[in-house]
Amino acid sequence: MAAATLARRIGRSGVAVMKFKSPPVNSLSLEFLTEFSISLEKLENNRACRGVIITSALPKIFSSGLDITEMCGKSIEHYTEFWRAVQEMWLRLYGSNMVTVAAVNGSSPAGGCLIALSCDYRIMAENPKFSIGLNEAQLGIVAPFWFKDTFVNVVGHRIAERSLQLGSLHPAPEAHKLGLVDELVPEEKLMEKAAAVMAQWLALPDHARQLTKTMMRKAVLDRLVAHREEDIKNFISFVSKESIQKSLRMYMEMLKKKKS
Ligand SMILES: CCCCCC/C=C\CC(=O)SCCNC(=O)CCNC(=O)[C@H](O)C(C)(C)COP(=O)(O)OP(=O)(O)OC[C@H]1O[C@@H](n2cnc3c(N)ncnc32)[C@H](O)[C@@H]1OP(=O)(O)O
Repeated sequence: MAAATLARRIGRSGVAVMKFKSPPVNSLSLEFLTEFSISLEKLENNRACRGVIITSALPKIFSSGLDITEMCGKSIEHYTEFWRAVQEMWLRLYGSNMVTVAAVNGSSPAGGCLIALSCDYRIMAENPKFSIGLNEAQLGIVAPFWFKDTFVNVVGHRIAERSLQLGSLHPAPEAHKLGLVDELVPEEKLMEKAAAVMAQWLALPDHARQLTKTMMRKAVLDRLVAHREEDIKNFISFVSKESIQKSLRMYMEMLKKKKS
């Protein structure tokens, strides 16, 4: 497996850098999600690690979101395993005790945006060609309640409602204006800035910061934990509909046509 890779070992600073490297576009396949969750779990259990910076090793793309091929023409068992892996990844990342900083160095639609939103702080390269957002509605699908909750917790209800209904992908400057990302910096300064932000957050005592983070996020995390099986059933029932399968196939065809 070579999907989510821990590119740099944890130094004396206690900070790990995780670089997504699953060409061509870091789509979140079952394999990718599983590896990402395992990497997070290992870091979480490593007392030497207090923070993680998440970025991409690929040019122009942070993550293209859930791997659409995992949701097309597969068995119920596969959909169950896939959706559980999506949930697991989010529960680990959003519920992490570590300081998590997303260094968004490329476009980040849908599931890719969820990863960034689940971090404590988002810094994006100031390239207007890079966009970020929960664009599910554009694919004819609906972001689950916990994607929505995560989004609302970052940008507030009104901005989230409009952006979700329209399935908007916001160019970096607009994403910054909306509060979807916290800062824009020139791409070559991204990692330097992420390290500086990390140092600022790590200057606080871990226990106070962690308890505060838990206080802010617990209700949203508990909601998925309490409804996890129901959420899987909803996903299966939704993704199994012929109309949804048709929408996903058409979207994949559109992506391929765009190239030619
Ligand atoms: C059904 C119930 C729903 C439950 C809720 C689901 C919640 C979240 C859903 C998602 O996350 S769905 C994924 C949404 N993602 C997108 O809409 C992004 C789609 N991709 C793009 O816009 C572009 O690919 C890009 C990321 C901007 C990159 O553009 P670029 O021009 O650099 O590359 P492409 O030529 O478009 O793509 C290369 C290659 O990758 C394939 N691909 C792209 N994205 C995905 C993906 N998300 N899943 C699977 N495959 C993807 C694309 O088709 C190309 O394939 P080939 O033509 O080379 O075979």
